[in-house]
Amino acid sequence: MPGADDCYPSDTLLSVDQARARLLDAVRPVTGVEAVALDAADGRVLAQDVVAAHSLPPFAQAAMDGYALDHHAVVGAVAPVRLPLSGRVAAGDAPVPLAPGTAVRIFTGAPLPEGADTVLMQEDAALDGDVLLAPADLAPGRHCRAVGEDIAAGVVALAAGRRLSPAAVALAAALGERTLAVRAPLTVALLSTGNEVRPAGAPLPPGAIHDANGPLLAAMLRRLGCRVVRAGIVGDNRDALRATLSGLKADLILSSGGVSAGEEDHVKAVVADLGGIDFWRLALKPGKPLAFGYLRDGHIRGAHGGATPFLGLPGNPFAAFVAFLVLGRPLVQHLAGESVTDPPRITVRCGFSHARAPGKREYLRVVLRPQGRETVAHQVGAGGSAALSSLVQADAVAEVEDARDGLRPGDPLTVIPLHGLF
Ligand SMILES: Nc1nc2c(c(=O)[nH]1)N[C@H]1C(S)=C(S)[C@@H](COP(=O)(O)OP(=O)(O)OC[C@H]3O[C@@H](n4cnc5c(N)ncnc54)[C@H](O)[C@@H]3O)O[C@H]1N2
Ligand code: MOO
Repeated sequence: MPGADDCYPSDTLLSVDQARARLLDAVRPVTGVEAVALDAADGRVLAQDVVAAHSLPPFAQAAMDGYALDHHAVVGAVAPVRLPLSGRVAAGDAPVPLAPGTAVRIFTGAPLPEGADTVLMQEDAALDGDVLLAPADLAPGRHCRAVGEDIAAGVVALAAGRRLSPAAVALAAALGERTLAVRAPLTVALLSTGNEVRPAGAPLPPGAIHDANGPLLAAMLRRLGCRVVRAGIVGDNRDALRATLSGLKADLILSSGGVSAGEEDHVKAVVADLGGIDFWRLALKPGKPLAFGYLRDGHIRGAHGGATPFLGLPGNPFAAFVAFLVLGRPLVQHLAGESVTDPPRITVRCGFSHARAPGKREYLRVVLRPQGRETVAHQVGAGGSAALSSLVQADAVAEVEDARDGLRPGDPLTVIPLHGLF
């Protein structure tokens, strides 16, 4: 990262896609690897591939309670075939091979005896004493699970870089893993800037506001598995900013506020001084005044040639949210050793008008409502990027592509659902 351009011509706005590519190119995973028990693995990032030590299922088994038989015994028959019952196999048993011309009672999960390949579900079975009357039209393999039909031995069942879900933990367990190699959490130092910003609960003198961005960003970082170090609130003062920034030890430093062009916006200048600015300002609305750079010295945790990445988000809470969504999230994922994933997007109908000029990627807060067979997005609340209540209300953010002009009701609209994301 050191050595990158310290600045970008002020009249050139990077697109979100360019900025994202540049930022991912500038950093590499920094976190170490540790082993955790399966019960502690949910939500962690897998550091090594999990290769299936055996197949799943490991043996051919019945998928229903019923009777196991060899379908060859009924192939071509025109009437039910009489198959005497020669045994009983429950889950956990080790069966003997099937005697030719017979069937066995079997239960779900029990191994199929050698020679049996089909299960007749008990609801469909007719018995004459100890003799099964097997229908002539039995499909071979019916109600059986084949060896390896879920996972074949030797394949990569879970790839390094994926964030483990309850289902992924279950798959690792089924494959016999006891512990998993996962990435250590990313440590992110977080600060809010602004003379007007006060911590939660503090009295508000005239002109002051409570810090909303600190809790917002801390919560989003924690959802990405980060360890958050709160570096507090720093006033619009270069010396104070310099003192705070140069005392931080983290894998990433994230700030909000103070990155636009005013005389009270010092973040960019101090970061340029302590390291460098790679890019500043994006073709993004809201979120244009965003700075990405690095800090040198004193922050070395094996990161980028002695530099710690720095992301300065805008002060308006919705702008900070959007900037974190489009750049902070992939940056955190990449640094933490996680494969960078795009949040799921869906296409819905636009239910509102929105005037705009092409050139910037824009995000709007929307609620999603069913209408007939379609889902329609309606814009919520005040559109201003300082407003928080409309972000709370929103089910999704609409993503308006850079080149698009205004939106009209009925237009197709791409949205990113927020549920489960942030
Ligand atoms: N002349 C210009 N003025 C502004 C520009 C511009 O390009 N030229 N950009 C505007 C845009 S867009 C945004 S966004 C803001 C962002 O500026 P900063 O990142 O420097 O943020 P601040 O000025 O410090 O604060 C903006 C706004 O957000 C409030 N804020 C700040 N921190 C917090 C916090 N932790 N919790 C809640 N709210 C916070 C702050 O009080 C301001 O109201 O600049 C525009 N101006
Ligand atoms: O883009 Mo600012 O980021 O409008 O709020």
